[in-house]
Amino acid sequence: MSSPSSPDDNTVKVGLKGPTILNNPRFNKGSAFTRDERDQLGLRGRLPFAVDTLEEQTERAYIQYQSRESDLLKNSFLASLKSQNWTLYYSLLSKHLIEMFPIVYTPTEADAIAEYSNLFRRSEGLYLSPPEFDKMEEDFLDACEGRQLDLIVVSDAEAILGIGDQGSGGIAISAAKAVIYTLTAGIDPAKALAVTLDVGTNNEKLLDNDLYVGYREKRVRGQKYDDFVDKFVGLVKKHQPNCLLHFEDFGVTNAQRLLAKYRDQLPVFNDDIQGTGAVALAALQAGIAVTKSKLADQRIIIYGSGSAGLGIARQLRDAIKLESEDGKIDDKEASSKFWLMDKHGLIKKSLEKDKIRDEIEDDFIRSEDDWGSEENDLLTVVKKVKPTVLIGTSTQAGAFTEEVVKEMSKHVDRPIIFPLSNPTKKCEATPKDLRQWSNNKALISTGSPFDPVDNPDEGKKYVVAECNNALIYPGLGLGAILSRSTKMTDSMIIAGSKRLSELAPALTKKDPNESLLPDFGDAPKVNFEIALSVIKASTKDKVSREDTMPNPENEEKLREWASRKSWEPKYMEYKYDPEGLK
Ligand SMILES: NC(=O)c1ccc[n+]([C@@H]2O[C@H](COP(=O)([O-])OP(=O)(O)OC[C@H]3O[C@@H](n4cnc5c(N)ncnc54)[C@H](O)[C@@H]3O)[C@@H](O)[C@H]2O)c1
Ligand SMILES: O=C(O)C[C@H](O)C(=O)O
Ligand SMILES: [Mn+2]
Repeated sequence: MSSPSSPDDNTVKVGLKGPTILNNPRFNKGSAFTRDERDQLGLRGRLPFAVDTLEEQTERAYIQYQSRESDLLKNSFLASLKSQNWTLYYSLLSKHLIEMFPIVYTPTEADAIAEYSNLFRRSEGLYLSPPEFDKMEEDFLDACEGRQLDLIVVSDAEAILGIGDQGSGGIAISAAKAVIYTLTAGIDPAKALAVTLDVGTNNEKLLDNDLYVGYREKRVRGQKYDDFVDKFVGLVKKHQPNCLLHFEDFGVTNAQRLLAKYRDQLPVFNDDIQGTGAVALAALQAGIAVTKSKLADQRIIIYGSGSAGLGIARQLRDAIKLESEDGKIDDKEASSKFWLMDKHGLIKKSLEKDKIRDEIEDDFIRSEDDWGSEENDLLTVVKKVKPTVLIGTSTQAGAFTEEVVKEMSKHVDRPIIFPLSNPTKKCEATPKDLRQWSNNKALISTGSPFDPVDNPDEGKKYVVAECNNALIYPGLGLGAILSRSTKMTDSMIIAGSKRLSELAPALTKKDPNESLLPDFGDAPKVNFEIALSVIKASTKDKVSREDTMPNPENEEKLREWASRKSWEPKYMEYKYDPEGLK
């Protein structure tokens, strides 16, 4: 819970009483307030007589959760629990991690976001809109409640997962990403803030919905948009200089631009670009270890070259360069291993200029000599390229067809296929189909969770890795937060990705039917390991500012220090003090 008065003391002074403490999810214990606390805090008649333990409350909440029939109703139940009692909420989620991850996060959260205005009951986090530009500082400070924060997650909701522009519903992706930080990286929820930059929406369905709760205008663009974002980032720099600023689900052009603009100014991280690049690299490293090949020997098609696709391409390209120890592989050669595709097909020089986004580096654009005006649909490209790796970040369900997969399988023994688009309904192909069409040879990872697939050849199921950035961003963030890094450097991200791939069951168990990434049930342990590697890289890069941190060379001390910092859902004993925490 909140920081105790002394390290060996379980007590904390609180300055709230009666209904205000019951209505404060950070401090509320509900039926678990002790007799003494009820006396001190004016709660006696406000609570039923029995005093529950957290375990009993967790059990009751689980029974209530199970009685909700659909995933969306379960999601609403948990959102409501979160607004009442954080300790109980996180206790329940930690106890049923695997079961509840897909409910509070991908894929169910996507449905909750699409229905945000219709389901709206209670606000959370910070909503910023252009008409209140002049009051942004006041609103920002109010949301920080006088605390030094560790984490801010911000979205402008232009490209939410694969479901596009969701206007003010964007607050819910920021909040969901923050929940995962707490759940899997022990970030204190009182030190995290979810923000939406509600700059309008171009989603006609939302604009036409009488119940829409957001700023009902078309998206603000150009200088006005830049000024708005700049003012917000300026406030983070000014008032929360130690905080990690996590960008989520911005539209592709803004995502790239804003990352480049701010990444040297403060600890900024773009999850869709950097987190996705890092998790995909980890899964691919495990995949090529199974196929006993090298990264530099791959021919890689990236299908969908937006934030995620480009982020992955860049991360893999940099890893190929690093892999060539003698530095023989330069940018150009490393880029030649990639065929990037987008909604106009293969990205090649002969496409009209407006069909190639500015941020795509020249080296990634295929030349006239190779491609001319040839057809450039996926099947044609697969026929010609004979890829070893096919990655989907296109939001196009079903794009990896039977024909495409069969064609790919003709030329490579173990095709590596990662349909990463979320939520589940946007996935480029299901693992079951991919295995069937490839004669059970494909090595697969997906963006949303899928059950293991029957594997007739081996008498053992094939375990599908969930290649979702949630397996790495909490660890990358935790590493940056604990080391109080001035920025998130490329080496910190690569170190985290490398650590993640070492933990892949396909490698640790030396079994190709095992997953290319650790299970989400192990996400807390895995993200902790990632964080340690990130901290080490941050000291090497000399960006770490935390003086209380032990020398990272002393692994045991570092582990002990880092684990002591972790927030856990447990109740503290309260003493009333008007000057206490509020
Ligand atoms: N697994 C993960 O961790 C993870 C992380 C980030 C994004 N994603 C998923 O990846 C998808 C893309 O996300 P994003 O943030 O990059 O969005 P984005 O809008 O930046 O990119 C999507 C890209 O797909 C392209 N596209 C659209 N139709 C296409 C078609 N028919 N053929 C080829 N390309 C096409 C678009 O032109 C665009 O460049 C989403 O579904 C998202 O959920 C997954
Ligand atoms: O949100 C997710 O599940 C992963 C990713 O950030 C996405 O945008 O799809
Ligand atoms: Mn995202």
